[in-house]
Amino acid sequence: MKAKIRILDVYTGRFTVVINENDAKKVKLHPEDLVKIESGKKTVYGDVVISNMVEEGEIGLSKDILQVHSFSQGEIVNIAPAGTPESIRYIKKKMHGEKLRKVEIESIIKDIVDRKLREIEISAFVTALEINGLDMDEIAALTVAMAETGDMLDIDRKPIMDVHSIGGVPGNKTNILVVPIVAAAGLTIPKTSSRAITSAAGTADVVEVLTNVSLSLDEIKRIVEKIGACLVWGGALNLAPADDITIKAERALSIDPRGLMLASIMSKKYAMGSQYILIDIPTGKGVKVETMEEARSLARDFIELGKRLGQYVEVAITYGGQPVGHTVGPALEAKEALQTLMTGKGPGSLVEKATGLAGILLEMGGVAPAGMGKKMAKEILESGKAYQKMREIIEEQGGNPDIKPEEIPIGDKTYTFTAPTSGYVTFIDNKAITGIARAAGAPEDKGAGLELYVKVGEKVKEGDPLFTIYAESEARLDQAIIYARRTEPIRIEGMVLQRIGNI
Ligand SMILES: O=P(O)(O)OC[C@H]1O[C@H](OP(=O)(O)O)[C@H](O)[C@@H]1O
Ligand SMILES: Nc1ccnc(=O)[nH]1
Repeated sequence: MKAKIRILDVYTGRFTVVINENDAKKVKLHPEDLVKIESGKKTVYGDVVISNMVEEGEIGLSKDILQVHSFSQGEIVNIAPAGTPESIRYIKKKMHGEKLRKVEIESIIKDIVDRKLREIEISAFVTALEINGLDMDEIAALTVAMAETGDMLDIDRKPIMDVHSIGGVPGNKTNILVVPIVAAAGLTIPKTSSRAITSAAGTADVVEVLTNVSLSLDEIKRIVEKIGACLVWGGALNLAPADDITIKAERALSIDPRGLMLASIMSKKYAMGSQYILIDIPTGKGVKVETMEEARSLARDFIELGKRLGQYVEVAITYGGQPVGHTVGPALEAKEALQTLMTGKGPGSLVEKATGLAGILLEMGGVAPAGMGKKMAKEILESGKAYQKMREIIEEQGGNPDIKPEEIPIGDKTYTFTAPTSGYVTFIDNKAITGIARAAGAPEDKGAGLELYVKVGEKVKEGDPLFTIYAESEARLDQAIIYARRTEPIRIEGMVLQRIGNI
């Protein structure tokens, strides 16, 4: 059926196509069906919404489509039911625990990128991967398919370094320090980050408080060739486009299937042309990887996957048993990262992890002798060179390089929890900390989150402040307080753990 395009002033997070009720009956289309829009040689797929807000002979397009495809107001196109994508059969194969062939994985990824799969099918695919996993052949095929369905960046300034955390630990603002330290040493590090998947703030969410993270590949190339670094959101680019789509499903379920995580990370590194990659695997109770054995196995898979892609990978297994630094939530973490860069000093966990990872990269990049990288990284941080490089990154990406930590707005609705008894902090529950910050509104509300005043091993007296929750609304603050009361985010114990009497 021919139809005239009407661009709707609405974003739905999907490629939404609004069809008039009578037209829908004519072409046998129903709500949530997949519809095919043909314009010349271009074919675009969308999800059907039926409404008489559009006239017969008209179709309404959400602006999401215009972010990827160019359609003009009043353009005449052909619409028809798209039918069931072939890849659904392959998703069901994985649901039944079968191995997928390379061409089947390519079909799934292409249909995801072409928006032929709806959220329900994508969630089914992600869930199937969580339950039945992928072997190395499947992971390699998935990684290449994810990268090659998007754009690739060609940076002349070599060698190209990269760093990426598998995430999972609250407050992991580490790479916001690592990138400027490594770039200040003269190396090239075009860092892409995702938004939060299981945490309360992804690195892209945090950096967005300081500067623009949604840039084009051409802008990124210009910036990286000029200053040697960037800190951008992978989802804003047509860089492994299936990644941000599947991450939305992961975020909703707060899962990160092992095979998909490997492919998600390495597809972006492959697309950026990164040659020397350091992977951070936070390990400990309450994060994605809880044992050293699991961490070593995952490390081997990252290194093997890198070999198959022609990339040199090293892995740092890092302490993930409690939050990194003292803050959780986009604005609070940005404040802490900027403060640490400006002064060269900050929370021990943050400085130690950042200089440790940066030190490895300096050695991988050949600018620090073996074993001297961390010392060199500390010098770069303490000298202010890392802060100067961060100013360049902020300015080149469109932010204000003079931004001060105290100028960063944080939630003005606060509540502080205090120690119910004297003793020692024996455990901080990562999942509870993340849950509280998310209940407070993070990462969508940039100013939401929490600030920790204690870490494991510290002595507290009854009534001492333990943490403060920040929110941008009373309603969100109340939710976070309730969540905090239902969980035990910070455990305090004396030396007498339990008295056993004549029971
Ligand atoms: O913690 P969760 O949300 O599961 O994982 C997502 C985070 O981990 C990675 O961190 P980085 O960009 O390497 O610093 C991603 O980019 C993202 O910021
Ligand atoms: N699954 C992922 C975890 C961390 N970072 C990513 O980019 N993707």
